[in-house]
Amino acid sequence: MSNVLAVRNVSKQMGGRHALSSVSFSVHHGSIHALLGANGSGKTTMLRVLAGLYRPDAGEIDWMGQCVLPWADPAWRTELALVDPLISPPGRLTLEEWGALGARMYANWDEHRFITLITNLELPRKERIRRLSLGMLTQAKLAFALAVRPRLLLLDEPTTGLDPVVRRQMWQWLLAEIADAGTTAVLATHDIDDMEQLADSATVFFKGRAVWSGELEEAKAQFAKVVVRATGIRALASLAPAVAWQTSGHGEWSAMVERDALPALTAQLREAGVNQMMVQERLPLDEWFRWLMRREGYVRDSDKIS
Ligand SMILES: Nc1ncnc2c1ncn2[C@@H]1O[C@H](COP(=O)(O)OP(=O)(O)OP(=O)(O)O)[C@@H](O)[C@H]1O
Repeated sequence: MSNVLAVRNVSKQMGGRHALSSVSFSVHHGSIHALLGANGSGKTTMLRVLAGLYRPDAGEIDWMGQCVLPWADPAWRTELALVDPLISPPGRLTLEEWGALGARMYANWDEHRFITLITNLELPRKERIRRLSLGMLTQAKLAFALAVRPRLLLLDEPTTGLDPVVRRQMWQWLLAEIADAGTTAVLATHDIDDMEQLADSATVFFKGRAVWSGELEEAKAQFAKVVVRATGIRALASLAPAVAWQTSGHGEWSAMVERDALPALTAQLREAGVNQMMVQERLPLDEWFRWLMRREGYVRDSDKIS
């Protein structure tokens, strides 16, 4: 698969802080790329830079091998759609009027599609946008984004506030769009389950840095987990090449280790007299993400990590 989008060393200060610090990642054509990370780690800023709303302080963005300057290129902006929870159309407009605006702004605007989607969602076409519920507004924004027929779809927590039925329907529409039109999507999300089902690849942000980027299949194999029943594990923890130890509180300890360091860890455990251990070589993505954050030093007291 070829890369269609390449972000190279993009930095952006927001309010005197490094919201993005030399971020690089690339996205395959027609794939869904997830942006993951703790609150305030830079995901929204990255999407807004890609959408041309923010001008980065440094770095480059390539689209199909050509360097683009999204903040300075109105033509680029008509090729993409951004769904951002904090950016909404004027509340005085009706959905129909907003659609008419879309037709003027976007070269590939698909009016039939917009009307079909909002009809299927049972959204009131003649109601002013300010009278829609939060979930209805989110649905309308997604319908609008799909009617743009974008080449690049940028989604910031796009299903927040949607009921489970509509949420599933939205994902089906988005997947169909991506499959039919070859659209590429970049999706910021905290929902690892959604991401596991939808995304092909991901970039993980921490304090404005991209601390991991790659295919999700690689992510699952990045760490291994070793579970042991043992005492004196605190002494072991300082010797073994584990990223961290964690206890369930019932005498069972688990260590997360980078896949390459697994043989060294199991050897050390055997030397220390621990002969019974369970090794899990592929981790579910939620565990992978938690361990990755732990490696970066993002821990909360409730994690109960030694
Ligand atoms: N308009 C702004 N003015 C000042 N600082 C900002 C502004 N927008 C974002 N920031 C800062 O930039 C950093 C990155 O914020 P951003 O919204 O990109 O994070 P995020 O990963 O999307 O977070 P969340 O998961 O909570 O939505 C944070 O430290 C935030 O406080």
